Amino acid sequence: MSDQDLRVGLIGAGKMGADHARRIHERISNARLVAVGDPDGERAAQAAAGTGARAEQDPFEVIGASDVDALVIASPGAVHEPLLLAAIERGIPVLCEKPLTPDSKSSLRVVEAEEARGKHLVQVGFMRRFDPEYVELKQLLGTGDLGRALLLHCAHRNAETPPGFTSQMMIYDSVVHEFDTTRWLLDQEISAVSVRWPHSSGAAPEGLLDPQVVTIETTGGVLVDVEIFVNCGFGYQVRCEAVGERGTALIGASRGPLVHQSARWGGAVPQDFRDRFGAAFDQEFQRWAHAARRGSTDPAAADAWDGYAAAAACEAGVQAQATGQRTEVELADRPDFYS
Ligand SMILES: NC(=O)c1ccc[n+]([C@@H]2O[C@H](COP(=O)([O-])OP(=O)(O)OC[C@H]3O[C@@H](n4cnc5c(N)ncnc54)[C@H](O)[C@@H]3O)[C@@H](O)[C@H]2O)c1
Ligand SMILES: O[C@H]1[C@H](O)[C@@H](O)[C@H](O)[C@@H](O)[C@H]1O
Repeated sequence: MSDQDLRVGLIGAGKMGADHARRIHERISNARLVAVGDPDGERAAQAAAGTGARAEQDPFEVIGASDVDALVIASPGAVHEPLLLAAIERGIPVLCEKPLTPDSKSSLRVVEAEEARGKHLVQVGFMRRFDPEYVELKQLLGTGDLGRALLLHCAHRNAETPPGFTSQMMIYDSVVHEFDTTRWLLDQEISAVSVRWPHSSGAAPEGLLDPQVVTIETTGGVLVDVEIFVNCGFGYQVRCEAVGERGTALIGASRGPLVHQSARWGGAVPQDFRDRFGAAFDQEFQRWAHAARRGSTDPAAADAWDGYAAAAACEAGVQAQATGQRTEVELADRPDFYS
């Protein structure tokens, strides 16, 4: 710990926030946690315990505190907007967990507030941009060795859903990651979204359309299919196969050692995102801390505009799900500030 450390305030001390509190305390250099804010004071205290940070029940106390240089937001997406606007007004860098906000109008308000402040302060926690396999796939697509990209086949599987998880959330809470990775991998915008589904799995809670198949069209003519299956039972799996004119590349197929034992062979399947993307979260946080110490954001991360574009795609996806129709994505003009 040094006087030069970035002093971080954390908002939201649930599953993700508690994990980020440990991450900052144990693994991120040149950063230290100084305050944790959560209306659930007990959770705030639990996440702060052993880190040297204080616990607050009012998140705005954390944002306004003079000893907080930068902010991590890990509260539910529905409450991100006022927290982001307060941090932008104070002029401190923010790493906001996905989604930026749950709808495009509120995301655009965040974009406009940041542009008006005239400084890049917000980055969105699309951690796949820091996953070594995704980074390699993006580099491979960039070399042109696979030829022009034609298709992406994606599978996004969670072992099970928490109570209250809805069919719409499968789009704006889960497929939001594929909307971001599609834009990032291909450097193209999303033009339209369609959603279909088979009969639901017997393991899905009553009323949940699980699995679903989301088809994404891009402005460059690439077609992306995403299987989103959030009660697959066996674990956490995120795969992506890129098909180009001259070859294919698959990531997320398997991890860890392939074990042969007792007349069987196999390996372990991660059980959740903390396991599968732990290294990506660490990298995302370390790079953010370095940038935030300079009062800035990491150019490798998703910015507020990326958060807005993903929110607009989610909106089209939720509408496509409700109407059964292919739905075009409506995007505002991208300000020069984000080019
Ligand atoms: N990048 C990823 O893979 C990933 C994974 C999981 C969750 N997330 C995101 O992280 C965020 C939190 O998700 P979670 O699973 O930890 O949720 P959670 O429900 O476990 O925790 C949310 C916490 O926020 C607190 N909270 C509620 N209202 C608040 C407010 N106004 N201000 C401050 N705190 C408030 C709650 O009391 C709770 O402790 C969400 O945006 C979610 O989408 C991202
Ligand atoms: O909030 C979580 C998180 O974003 C995970 O990375 C994703 O796999 C889940 O589907 C989603 O519910």
